[in-house]
Amino acid sequence: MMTPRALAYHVLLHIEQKNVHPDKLLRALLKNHPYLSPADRALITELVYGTLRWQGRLDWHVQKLSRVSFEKIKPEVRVLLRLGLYQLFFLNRIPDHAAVNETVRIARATQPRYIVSFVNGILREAARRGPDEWEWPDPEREPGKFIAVTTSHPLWFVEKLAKKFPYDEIVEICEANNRVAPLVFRFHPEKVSLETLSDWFRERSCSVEEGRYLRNALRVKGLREDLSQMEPFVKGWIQVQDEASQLVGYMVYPLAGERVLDLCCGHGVKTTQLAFLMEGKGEIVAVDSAAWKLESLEENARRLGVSIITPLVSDVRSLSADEIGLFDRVLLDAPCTGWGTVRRNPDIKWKTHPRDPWRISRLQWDLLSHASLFVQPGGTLTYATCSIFDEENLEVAVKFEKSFGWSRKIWGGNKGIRPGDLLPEVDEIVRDGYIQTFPHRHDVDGFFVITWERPKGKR
Ligand SMILES: C[S@@+](CC[C@H](N)C(=O)[O-])C[C@H]1O[C@@H](n2cnc3c(N)ncnc32)[C@H](O)[C@@H]1O
Repeated sequence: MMTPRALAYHVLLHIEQKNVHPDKLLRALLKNHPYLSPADRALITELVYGTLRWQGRLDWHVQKLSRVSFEKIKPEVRVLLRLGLYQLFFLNRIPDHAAVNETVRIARATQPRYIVSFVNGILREAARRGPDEWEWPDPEREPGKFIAVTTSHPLWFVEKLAKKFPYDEIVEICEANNRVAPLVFRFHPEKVSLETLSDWFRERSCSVEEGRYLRNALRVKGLREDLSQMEPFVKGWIQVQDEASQLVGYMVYPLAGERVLDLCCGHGVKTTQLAFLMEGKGEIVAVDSAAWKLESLEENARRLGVSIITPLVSDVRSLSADEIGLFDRVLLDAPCTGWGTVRRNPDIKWKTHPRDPWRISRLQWDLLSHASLFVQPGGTLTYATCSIFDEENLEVAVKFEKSFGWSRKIWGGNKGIRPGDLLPEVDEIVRDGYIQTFPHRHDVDGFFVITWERPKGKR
């Protein structure tokens, strides 16, 4: 039977070698090892996410300790060193000798002897050194590198931010990216009250906070059990959805009885939210190119008791209005770099190429201009990303406005009135007719959302 540390090692190695999503991998692993205790499950999750979060800084330590150049250290060994160093530097409850010995034990089981002694040597030296014995980049001479290394971010990201934000705010952005985000739920007040739900989580030793911007959001910390087996989830009272993501639904703000097109619907987190806003009346066509995601959308819809969704597997660009008709509301929740969700997906830091925001903006533009074909005259089109980069957000939006001339509408254009489910604080994140959130300013994921109305009688 593998130890939690050995299991974490295998997950991290898989992520290092292949482009796989940590959450998906962890879920599969925990499902395949039902004997693991809740404490072991929590430790594996912490080791995987913590090591990914601090990877850049841990690699800096390796570079300072290794006589072999970092590029020449093979992936298996890099992962072992990161795992050991993460426990040494970030997990106070694990004694140094345990962090070193347990990592060396994995090395012994998987690597030749000379590697075992290399790993052993580096970890022992790291454990021996005091905090003042490390040499960091000089903050005066190389401020970007200093932030990148100490906050564990790629240098290109810090340099990109420097074109737009002052030094102190760059530090805040990077520090916020390293904080563990709360688990946020959308709950359905017709099924469960805020009080009942809060008590339910408190009874399981979780800390609970109300939404910052939404009445129907609950922020939970400290949940150690598998959510998918729990009563509020199984009974369809809740859906995991960050508050910023929920705001997308309110920017679409469909009414009961309308025809809605959800493009790039994925697992249907927003699709089912739209169905609730429509009080279960009307029609939603939900499109994604990944068939397996639509299967999970259907499962989700069943769990939540939603029956107005028609899933459609297709590339958005090959759909035609002759085939699916026109809609009152069209949402394009575009594929993006995901840099607004780094708190939850720290692997994004290391798998994004500096040119990716620009590359993906070309796809976003193609999808957005195609999405416009499905909007009824007088209907609305909403464009959303979970990125914080202008290339993917305002630049795509402004290009659309220059080409199409449609005007911006807040909250789906329903007379511009703030929907009742939104708290007044939400006004602070509405700017120039669109919404942009940042983890360091709003403590929600970073999202960009904009809605336009198609003029009546004109394309
Ligand atoms: C940001 S995610 C969507 C998240 C989803 N709306 C939700 O709320 O859970 C983007 C989605 O776009 C899909 N996608 C990417 N390119 C596509 C294309 N050309 N046509 C259709 N779907 C696409 C991906 O499979 C992915 O599910």
